[in-house]
Amino acid sequence: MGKNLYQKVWDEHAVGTLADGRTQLFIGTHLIHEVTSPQAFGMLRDLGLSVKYPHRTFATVDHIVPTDNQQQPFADPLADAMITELRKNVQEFGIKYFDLSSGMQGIVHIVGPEQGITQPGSTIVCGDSHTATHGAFGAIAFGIGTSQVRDVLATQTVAMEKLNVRRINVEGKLRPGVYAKDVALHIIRLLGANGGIGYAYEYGGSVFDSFTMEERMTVCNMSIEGGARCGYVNPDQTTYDYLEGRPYTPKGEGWDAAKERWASYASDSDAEYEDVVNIDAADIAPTVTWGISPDHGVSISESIPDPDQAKDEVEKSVIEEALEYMKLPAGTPIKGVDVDVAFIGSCTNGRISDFREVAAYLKGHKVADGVKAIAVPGSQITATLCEKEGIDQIFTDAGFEWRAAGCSMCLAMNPDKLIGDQLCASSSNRNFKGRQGSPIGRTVLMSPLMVAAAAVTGKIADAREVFTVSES
Ligand SMILES: CC(C)[C@H](C(=O)O)[C@@H](O)C(=O)O
Ligand code: SF4
Repeated sequence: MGKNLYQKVWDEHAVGTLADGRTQLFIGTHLIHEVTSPQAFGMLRDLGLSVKYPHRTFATVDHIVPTDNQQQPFADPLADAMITELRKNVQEFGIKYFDLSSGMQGIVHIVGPEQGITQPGSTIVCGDSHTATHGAFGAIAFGIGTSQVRDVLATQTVAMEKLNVRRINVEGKLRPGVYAKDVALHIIRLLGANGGIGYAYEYGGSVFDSFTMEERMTVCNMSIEGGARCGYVNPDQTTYDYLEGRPYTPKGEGWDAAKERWASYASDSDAEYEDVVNIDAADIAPTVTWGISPDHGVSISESIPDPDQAKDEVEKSVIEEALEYMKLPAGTPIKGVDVDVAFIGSCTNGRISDFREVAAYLKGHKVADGVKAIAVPGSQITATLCEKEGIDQIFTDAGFEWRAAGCSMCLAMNPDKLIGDQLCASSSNRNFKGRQGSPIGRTVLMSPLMVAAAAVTGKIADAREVFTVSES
């Protein structure tokens, strides 16, 4: 019987069994950011310990950076203290840091792949739940808590329980106007926000085979929204083509050897899975959320659920609570709901391909009166590429604010926040209550092109109708 990638990578990195039965897993790459690392470094110091393998740790700053005025000191003294603390820690422990002045700063899950730090067959952790993004490269990548960040800094290992693996096949061809984000939202709607608990998701099938790395990252990114601790795609030629020539990937003879080794991690054709789910690509529509959990999704042509049509009392109260918060009328079409803010960015959809795709359609359109639209590249490299290609100009001509790289309004740990009960069409990954900075702010998740359609019409709209979306 063959093994799947998760089993292979796990077996190779398991270095011990702890008294409580958990596995001590060796961590190939540790990514850190300013939010979850300061206390970990503090604990390390308190224990008189040092960083075991500083060259396996990489830092960037993303959550708290303002995306307009980045002059220090930042207006928010807490944010300023956090970036100062990160700088102090990386300096003291000799850790590579992509600072604001590096030209390579950005959201940690965008920086790792861009630099070629994210590689197949490795174990990657970060004190951040969206670490699953890196699984797109065929790595076991998962988020950890601050005390585990301390453990990894001190020992380069973490205590873990082995997950089951669910293979999710998406077969066929996506319809025009249907994007990786829709695939992610569709999977989560189908399996539930808790459906993946205890699982690693292995994504495959013809849709993933033909996806770019950036599309694979979008889906892997949202594994956690489906309850899965990690998600991955097996490495293939697309993976190697993306990684070739990046700063941290092997060069020359080392490159060929690396490719051969990476390929060996891909799941065997006779690998077994604890569960298999098959999805027909043709069933996936442009999807948007209507509620306060990422599995509250409907296709753009559907209506907001009606609690009176719920299948049981539990579902009824879930719908009632969500609609009360979202201030949306039950049973009416989601299309046409008024939008106040449009946000394109985040580690889900803040990559170069996202901005290129939107720019291709946005030209000649204008953001609707009364809508605040912001475009936030996920990294400085993304921003520079967009600026070279004139993409920033297309966005600003349309009436978007073009910002500097960071997490921005995805989580609003920076000045980019919703005000009051503003409703935001957002390309990010979470629509929890208060997620975007206002305790009563409302988030509707969708693909970047759908956000652009919402921006130009001032309503939740079908991008295929707003723009002429053709077969890609
Ligand atoms: C701040 C950080 C710990 C958090 C996470 O773990 O994901 C954030 O990135 C988020 O998206 O909610
Ligand atoms: S962009 Fe959003 S989801 Fe991604 S790391 Fe930042 S806050 Fe978390």
